Amino acid sequence: MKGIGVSPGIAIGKARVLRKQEAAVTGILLKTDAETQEAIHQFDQAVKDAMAEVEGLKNMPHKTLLQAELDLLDTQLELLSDPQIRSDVVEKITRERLNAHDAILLVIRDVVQMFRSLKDEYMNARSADMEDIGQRLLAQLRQGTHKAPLAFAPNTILIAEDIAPSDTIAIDTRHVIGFATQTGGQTSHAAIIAKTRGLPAVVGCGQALEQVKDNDIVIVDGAKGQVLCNPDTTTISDYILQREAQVQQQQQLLSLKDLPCRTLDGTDITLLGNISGAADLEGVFDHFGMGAGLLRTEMLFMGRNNFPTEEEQFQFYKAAALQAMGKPVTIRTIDIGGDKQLPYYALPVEQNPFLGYRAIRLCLGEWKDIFRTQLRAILRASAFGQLKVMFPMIANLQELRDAKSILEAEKQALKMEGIPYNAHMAAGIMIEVPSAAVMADMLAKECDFFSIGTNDLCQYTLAADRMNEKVAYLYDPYNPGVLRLIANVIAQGRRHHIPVSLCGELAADPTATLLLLGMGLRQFSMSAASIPAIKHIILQRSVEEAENIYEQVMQMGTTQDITQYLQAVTP
Ligand SMILES: C=C(OP(=O)(O)O)C(=O)O
Repeated sequence: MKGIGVSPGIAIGKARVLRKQEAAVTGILLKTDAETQEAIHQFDQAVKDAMAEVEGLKNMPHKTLLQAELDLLDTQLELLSDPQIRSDVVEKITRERLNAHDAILLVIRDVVQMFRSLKDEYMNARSADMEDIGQRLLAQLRQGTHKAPLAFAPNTILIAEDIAPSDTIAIDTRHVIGFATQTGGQTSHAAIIAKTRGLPAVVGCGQALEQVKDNDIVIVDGAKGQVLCNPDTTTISDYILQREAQVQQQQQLLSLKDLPCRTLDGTDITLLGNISGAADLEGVFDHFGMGAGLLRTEMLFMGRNNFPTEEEQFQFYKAAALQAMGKPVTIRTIDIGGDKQLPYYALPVEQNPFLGYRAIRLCLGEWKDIFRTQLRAILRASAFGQLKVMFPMIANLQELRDAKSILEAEKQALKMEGIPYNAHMAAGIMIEVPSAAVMADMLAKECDFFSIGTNDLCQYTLAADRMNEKVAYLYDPYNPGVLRLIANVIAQGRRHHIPVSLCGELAADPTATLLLLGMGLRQFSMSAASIPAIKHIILQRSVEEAENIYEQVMQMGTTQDITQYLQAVTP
C-alpha cells in the first residue's frame, strides 16, 4: 500500500487496528425543566472531567512532552472551555429540549463542518481537535469515567482511519513503533508528532488499509511511504537487514556526541536547533545542538482563542532562556500570514497571501501594538539567558530601521520603569526576500546577524509557491540563482563581521553541507533529529575541500548538474 511517508525509518510489528466509534443522534427529547437542568449539569461535569483528562495527559509519568504536544493539549483545553460552545449546547438543551449527548454531538458537528468548509490545512487540523474533544465529552457522558489510556503490546503498529490528536500524544511510544493511517497529510497532527518523535509513519494510504486486521504482520517504510501487510519471509528478512543498518548508523552518529564540531582543518561549526518552545530544547541538546537558531513564535499565537498577553509571552520566552542554560536562543518575531493564520483574527482575504500583508509588514502596520508587546516580553526575558531577536520577511533597509526603532523605544520604556533586560541583546534579520539577499551589504551594516530562510527565499526567487505541487519542480534550493543569493548573503555577512546562520530546510540536507561550508557558512540551524548526520559530514571533511566544491558548483548552470555533482562528492 502506498501513502505519504511523513516520518522516515522502518518499523516491523503486529497490527492493532483502531476503529472510530461513530456516535449517532438518539432523538430522545427532554420533557421537564428539571431534566434540562440535569442535562446542563451533565454537560458541565463532562467538560470538567474532560479537562482533567487533558491535564492528565500533560503530566504522563512515562513521557516528557514536546512543545508541539503541549501546545496541542493547551489548544484543546481552550476549546473545551470556550464559552460559545457552552452557550450553543445550553441553547440546544433549553430551546430544542435535546438531551446532553445529542446537543454536544450536533454542536461539535457544526463546528467541525465549519472548519472543514474553510479548506485550509490549519483549519482542518482544528477540525480534528474539535472532533477529538467531542469524542472525549461523549465518552465522559456515556461512562462517567476517564477514557482508558491506550495500552498496547510491545512492537505494535497502529492502523487507523486517522489518529485523534490527543490519542497520538497518549500512545506509549515504548510499545507503539510506527503507524499508518487512511487519511491525513504532511501537516496532520499524527504526521507532526510522528516526525518529532522519530516514529516511522505513513499517512493517506486510503481505503486499501482496511484490509489490515489485528495481529497481521505489518512493515511501515516511512521513507518510501509504503505499508506492507503479511509480506513473505524473504521481504521480512530484507527489511530486517535494512532496519539493522539504519540502527547501526544511528548508533555510530550518537558516538559523535562529545567530539567538538570541527572540520578536519580545524574550523569550528555551530549546529543549532529549530524549535517551537522551551520543551524542544531537550531534544536539541540530546542531538548535540548548541542552542536554538530559530524559535518560531507563531506557534504560541496559533493554538489558542486570543492574543497571548505580555505576561504569558514573557513566561514562554523566559522558559526558553532558562532551559537553554546560557546557550543562545534566537526568537523570531511573529510570522503570521501566508500559510499561517490565527483562528481569532481574520486577516483580509488576499489574491496572493504569500506576497501580501504578513510577518514584519503586519507588525509595522496594524499590529504595531502587538509587535510592541512581543518585543517587550522578549526584552524582559532577555535578562534570564542568551536571547536574540530576529525580524522575519525584511525586504528593505527602512523596514529594518523601523523595527529597530520600535525595539529601542521598548528598551527605553523598560529602562524608565526599572525593569531588567539585556541592553545588548542581538537583533538580526531573516534573509528570505530576494531584495534583502541582494542588499545584504547594506543590511549587514545595521543589524547584528543574518539567518537565511531558504524555504521562503527559494519560493520568492523562483516565483514558485512552496505549497503548490504543480510548480514543485521549480521550487529547488539548488537552483543556481538561489545559490548565488545565498553565497552573497554569507559573503557580505563575513565582510561586515556579523554571524550568518541558515535556518531553512537546506541546513538539514546532507547534500548541501559541503557547498554551504565552502560558501563560508559557519552556523546551521535545523530540526533536532537532523543534527547528528550533518555533524558526521563536518567532522570528515575540510573547509579547503568544501571551498573547491563551491568553486566547481559556481561554474554550473543547471540544478540537475549541481545536485548530481554534490551527491557524488557527499559521503
Ligand atoms: C525557516 C524559514 O521560515 P518558515 O518558518 O516560514 O519555514 C524559511 O523560510 O526558511
